[in-house]
Amino acid sequence: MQAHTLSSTVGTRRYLSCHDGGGGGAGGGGHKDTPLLHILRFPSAFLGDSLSMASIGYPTRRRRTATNNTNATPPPRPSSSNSKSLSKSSPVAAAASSSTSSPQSDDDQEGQSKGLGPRRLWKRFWKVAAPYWRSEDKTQARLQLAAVFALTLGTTGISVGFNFLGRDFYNALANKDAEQFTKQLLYYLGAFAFGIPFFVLRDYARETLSLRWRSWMTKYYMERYLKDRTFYKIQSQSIIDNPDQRIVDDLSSFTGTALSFSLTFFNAAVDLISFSNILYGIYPPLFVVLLVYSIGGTAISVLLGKGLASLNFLQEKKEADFRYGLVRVRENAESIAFYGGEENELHLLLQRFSSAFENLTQLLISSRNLEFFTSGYRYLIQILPAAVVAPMYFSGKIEFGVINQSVSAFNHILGDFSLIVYQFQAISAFSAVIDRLGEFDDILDRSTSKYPDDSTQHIHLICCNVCPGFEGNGPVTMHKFQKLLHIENLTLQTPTSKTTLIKELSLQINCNDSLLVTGPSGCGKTSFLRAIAGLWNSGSGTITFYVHDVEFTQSLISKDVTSLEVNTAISNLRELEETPSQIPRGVFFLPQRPYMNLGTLREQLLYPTWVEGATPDSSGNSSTGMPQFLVQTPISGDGSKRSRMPSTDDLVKVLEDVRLDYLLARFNSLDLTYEWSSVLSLGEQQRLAFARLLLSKPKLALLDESTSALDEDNEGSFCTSLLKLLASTYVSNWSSANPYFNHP
Ligand SMILES: Nc1ncnc2c1ncn2[C@@H]1O[C@H](COP(=O)(O)OP(=O)(O)OP(=O)(O)O)[C@@H](O)[C@H]1O
Repeated sequence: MQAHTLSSTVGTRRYLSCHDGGGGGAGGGGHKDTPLLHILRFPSAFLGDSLSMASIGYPTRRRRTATNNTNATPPPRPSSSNSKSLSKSSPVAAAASSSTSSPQSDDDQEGQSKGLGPRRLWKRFWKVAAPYWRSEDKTQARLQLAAVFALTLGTTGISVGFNFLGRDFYNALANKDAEQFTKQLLYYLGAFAFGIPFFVLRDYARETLSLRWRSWMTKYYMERYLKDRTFYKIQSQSIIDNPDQRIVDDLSSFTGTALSFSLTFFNAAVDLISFSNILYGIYPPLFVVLLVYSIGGTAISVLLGKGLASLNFLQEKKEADFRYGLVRVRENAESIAFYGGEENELHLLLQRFSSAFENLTQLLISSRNLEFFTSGYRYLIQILPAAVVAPMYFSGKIEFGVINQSVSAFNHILGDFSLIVYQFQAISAFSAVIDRLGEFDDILDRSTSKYPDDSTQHIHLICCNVCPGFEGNGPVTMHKFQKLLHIENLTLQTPTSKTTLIKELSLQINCNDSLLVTGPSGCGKTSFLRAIAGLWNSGSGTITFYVHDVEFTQSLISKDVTSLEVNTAISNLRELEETPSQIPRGVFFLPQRPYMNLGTLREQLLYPTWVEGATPDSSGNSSTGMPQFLVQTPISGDGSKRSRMPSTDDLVKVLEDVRLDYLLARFNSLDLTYEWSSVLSLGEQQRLAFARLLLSKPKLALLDESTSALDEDNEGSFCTSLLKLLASTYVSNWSSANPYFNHP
């Protein structure tokens, strides 16, 4: 396919009719070579007299459809078979297909969950648990853990003490020795007063450590989730289900359960050593009975409860799906109300709830069957030790108190040996949590790889920190030559179905250029911007930004310099960053759907260039006792280089510029929080988004039909103000039906 050049000049009206023909050609089959997507370059204003246009390719699938003389259809959503074939090449997709994702069937997930053997489970547990104990908080964490273990040891010692006190207490009771009884009673009460605080403090220390661990992990996971646009990849490719639930619920139960299990196992080991001595000393055959009983019990409970882990895994997912359904109703309340879609929503929600209900019913049945066994197992031990040692008591070999002591020791040791029986439900629920978090962790790790589809074919995105284009030694005016964006041989494909949207496009955008991309719905206009933003990289070619060092460029623009001077000045700054993980500085994207964050009007305006009130407290430890690691650090790492935050006056001025000053009167302040996407009209939200652009003063702005909800007056005024106010460069997408272009 040839590289297209920006050449043919057409008037607006002519351009539209040509374009209409192109749209028809896609479906009609008669205009195979009619471009579907057009790029228009125009010098200083959106409505210039002459426009230059170039085609940038044909969606391959559409062309094939046209040949078949059927209606063009958009590429289908990735089916499960698609994801399977992808898994061979894409680590992220491989992680997805080897595990769970929203579109995957529950059977797939069940199979995957059942296949997780103890070794893999342990590996996943270790991978998820270990980072905190090696983190910057490790000293504090290890000290607290040591304290928890020390307190646990203390409580075991106290339990052994209680065991002996109990023996003497019941001996005094059986011997009807009132004086000894009173003495033992006082000892007992004293031991309670001394011992109980150990138990309470152990639990408190464990909970505090668990909270600290959870806080660290929450930040660790959120940072990775929001880094390198992982959240976007996960969502747009449906890689796993409910990442939010994994961050909120799974992390909380992981840290809490991991700590309590470690302590339970530690406690069991210490208990076992302490009480085995006692029990063996009383009557060795009792010890053998205990061993047979506990090993047999464990084997039977593993057999009865083997399906619980996968049922728990599915339950977590189904509950999260149901909750997500409710959140969507809340978020889209107005659209649903307009459609009158309550019936459908209720049907969908009930479907999700029924699915959770059915799985929970299965879970309850499995638990009930297990419970039949564990209850019997638990009640039998109340009489078993007494039945074994009773003949010794009757023959006078042991005192009555020893029966009580052996029952207590037996209970302790059996509890230690029977951890799996007693904790089977908790262990299976915990293994589901480990599985879900491990899977999430793998995906977060893999998504940091620059080209997750592992192919040599990908679009190179380069951020260049210099202003190239100076030739010769004569005086030059910098801005005339400033190249901002250079696209070379860009071929773009959709990430999953690999449909080609653009073929071998080359173009260059200089300072003060403006570029308009038009085409029918679904032909790839937004995808073109996605490629420029680095969100999609399937295909080939190179996209280079030259706008990174805005301040440096500005300082040179202000004076006439020779290219030699410039080149000398910039030689030290020359720096290429391949595949930047963030939108390069000086570049501003306005997406098709305006996004209002959860904050005040001020925060809406400052978004995303500045973060209101996010200046880290240098000491780290705030008055609320928040640990140092919870203080926000910029993910992009360039927070310190942001330009001065606009003052309130600047914000008021920009609200006037976008004709939203009446919002101040309506809401009385810039600092009140509302659900902005509900209280502002779509056009108002688009104007607010425009205000962000004006405040941020980018060198290059990329707009994706971002004024589609505005009236013509506002739309025209904004386009002009963009050029006047900022003297910037724009790339914009418009659907061919945009009424703005119907005007002569
Ligand atoms: N995540 C995705 N995976 C696969 N294909 C996708 C994905 N997102 C969009 N597509 C497909 O890519 C094609 C181009 O989509 P794009 O959003 O770029 O269209 P557009 O020209 O901007 O349309 P519109 O004018 O309606 O906004 C469409 O056929 C769309 O269905």
